[in-house]
Amino acid sequence: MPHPSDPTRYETAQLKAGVLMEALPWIQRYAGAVMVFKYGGNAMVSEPLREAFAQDMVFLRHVGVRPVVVHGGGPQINRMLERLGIASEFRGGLRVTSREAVDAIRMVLTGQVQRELVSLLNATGPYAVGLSGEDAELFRAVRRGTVVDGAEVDLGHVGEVVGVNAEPITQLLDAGRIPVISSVAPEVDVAGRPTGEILNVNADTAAAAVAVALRAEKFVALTDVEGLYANWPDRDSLISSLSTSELRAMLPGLQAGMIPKMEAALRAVEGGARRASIVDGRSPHTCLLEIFTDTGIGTQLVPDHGASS
Ligand SMILES: Nc1ncnc2c1ncn2[C@@H]1O[C@H](COP(=O)(O)OP(=O)(O)O)[C@@H](O)[C@H]1O
Ligand SMILES: CC(=O)N[C@@H](CCC(=O)OP(=O)(O)O)C(=O)O
Repeated sequence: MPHPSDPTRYETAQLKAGVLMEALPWIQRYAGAVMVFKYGGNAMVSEPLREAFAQDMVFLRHVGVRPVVVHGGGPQINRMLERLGIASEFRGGLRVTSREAVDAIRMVLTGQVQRELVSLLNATGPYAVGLSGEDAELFRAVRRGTVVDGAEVDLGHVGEVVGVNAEPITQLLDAGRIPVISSVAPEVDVAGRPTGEILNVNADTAAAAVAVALRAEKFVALTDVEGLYANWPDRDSLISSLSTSELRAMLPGLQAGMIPKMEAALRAVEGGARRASIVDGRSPHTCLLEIFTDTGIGTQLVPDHGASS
């Protein structure tokens, strides 16, 4: 410990101690809590950032939190589809997906993005186990379309998760592992029987379904903006906290990728997760700052009742 006669080093050391002490009540509060992290492809922009995310998950696991990662990979999918010459477009923030595209998407998400995340998480110990919605009947999905400018749009092989088998996830958590889940899902018919088709599920939507099934303490979505802006792209309009009814009123005015993201956050909180947060994945360790500081970071969504707890 530096001596008080060396003011700069002493102040720096005191600052560090302050940060650790600020974390203590949150560490106590979140002991044993399940938190679901949606790691978006746009937040995976560099190797050091991906490493920092993996370190955050391992840190959380070691202070008693039970993290679950659901990942995306939109930009990585774009690159692969382009290489394969498969056309793709987004409507209402969701990819119009052909059967041919599903094969490529499955390969990129579970064969590439998930593998890299698992190996980063396992750099310092045997923590991560990768799963997709196809493993152990983790997800059941039905086809969904969307509405753009009042008109119904057919999205092809795009799914909405209608059932989550939470057991394999909780078994992994009980064993001290960090589940890493890719957002592809088997399709089921109206009777709940598998049709044999695989559907492409937006990763925010899949993560929300997992957060609801696990009744997560937190649903945290990492993306490539600081949070939700009231008047996008006006950078002065960042919202630090809003309630579910305030968000519901904003939903019709949202654009592009923010539509499924904020719909997912709403679904998570209304479905039983205590909180949802949108944080900037372009800066390292935002997950730790969001969870272990008094002010948090990014945009927090709270239920209409209990906003102060
Ligand atoms: N109101 C808004 N606030 C913040 N971002 C917005 C808003 N409306 C649209 N966006 C866009 O949504 C993007 C995030 O969605 P998306 O690209 O799907 O992220 P991810 O790949 O992380 O899921 C931002 O980069 C931004 O361009
Ligand atoms: C239906 C749909 O849009 N699926 C997404 C799945 C990946 C994803 O959501 O990735 P990000 O989180 O990086 O955006 C897609 O095909 O891009």
